[in-house]
Amino acid sequence: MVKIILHGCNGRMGQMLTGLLKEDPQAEVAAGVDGYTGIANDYPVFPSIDECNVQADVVIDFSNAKAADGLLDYCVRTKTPVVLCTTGLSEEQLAKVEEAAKETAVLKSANMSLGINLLMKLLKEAAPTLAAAGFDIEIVEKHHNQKLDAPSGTALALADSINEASDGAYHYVYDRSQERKKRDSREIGISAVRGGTIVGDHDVIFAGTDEVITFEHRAYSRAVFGKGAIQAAKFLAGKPAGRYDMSDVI
Ligand SMILES: NC(=O)C1=CN([C@@H]2O[C@H](COP(=O)(O)OP(=O)(O)OC[C@H]3O[C@@H](n4cnc5c(N)ncnc54)[C@H](OP(=O)(O)O)[C@@H]3O)[C@@H](O)[C@H]2O)C=CC1
Ligand SMILES: O=C(O)C1=N[C@H](C(=O)O)C[C@H](O)C1
Repeated sequence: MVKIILHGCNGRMGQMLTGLLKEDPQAEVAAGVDGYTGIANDYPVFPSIDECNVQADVVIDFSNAKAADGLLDYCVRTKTPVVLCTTGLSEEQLAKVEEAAKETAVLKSANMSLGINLLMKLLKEAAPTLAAAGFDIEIVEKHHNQKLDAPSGTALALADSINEASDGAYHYVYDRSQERKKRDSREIGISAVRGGTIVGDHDVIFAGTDEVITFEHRAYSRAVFGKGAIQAAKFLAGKPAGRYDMSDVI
């Protein structure tokens, strides 16, 4: 039985995982951590990771970027593997993730769904051919009105996949409101829409002369992220220190 600490257990994703893990015969929640205590869970909940005195095989984190430093310190100190799903980390925090991975197993992924992780592979194959044929690349993401970070971590990861396959040729443009010039061919435009309860939509648009190819991904339920995170946690439990991602799992 894989024992899991849910970091951010009372949020939207934390509660999705709580439900999924109740039905899972191979994994269980050993403890939760969340500042919000208004939910009665059937596991102990601590207000911060430093106050958590329960040992586990792995932490799954869907919380807040502000919580990342404390969580990484805890995982390094206790040598607990961690599945990091929170988005919006700063450059300094991303560097800290790399440092932490020297001491414990860290799997970081902006999107735990099978569809987005497969799309990243497809983009690596398609983008160089389409770019050579002069197609412009734009990414549009849409999320619910409670989301804190923009653009989404997934939109950035999709852009990074294209860029990696193109020897880093692209730069990212998030706002054209001040521009008085045409787009250049080496930019990836990234636009964010926020509204209602949209779970997570991502469109990668390749716009060429007289033809457009759009890769679309629609998440209709947070279950797709939750299932991926549990699969990742089972994979990561007991793994040596190092940096892992969803391509190691799927
Ligand atoms: N990788 C992926 O596949 C996915 C990633 N995400 C990312 O996961 C994160 C959480 O998303 P979501 O569940 O929708 O957000 P929510 O705001 O619904 O939940 C986050 C929870 O974390 C709690 N929290 C805040 N600070 C801490 C802390 N220091 N320690 C422990 N818990 C804390 C919040 O409590 P309080 O309300 O009191 O602040 C809240 O209950 C976001 O960054 C989101 O982008 C989301 C979906 C999929
Ligand atoms: O905040 C969310 O909800 C989501 N965040 C992730 C992101 O920023 O990419 C993944 C998913 O799209 C949902």
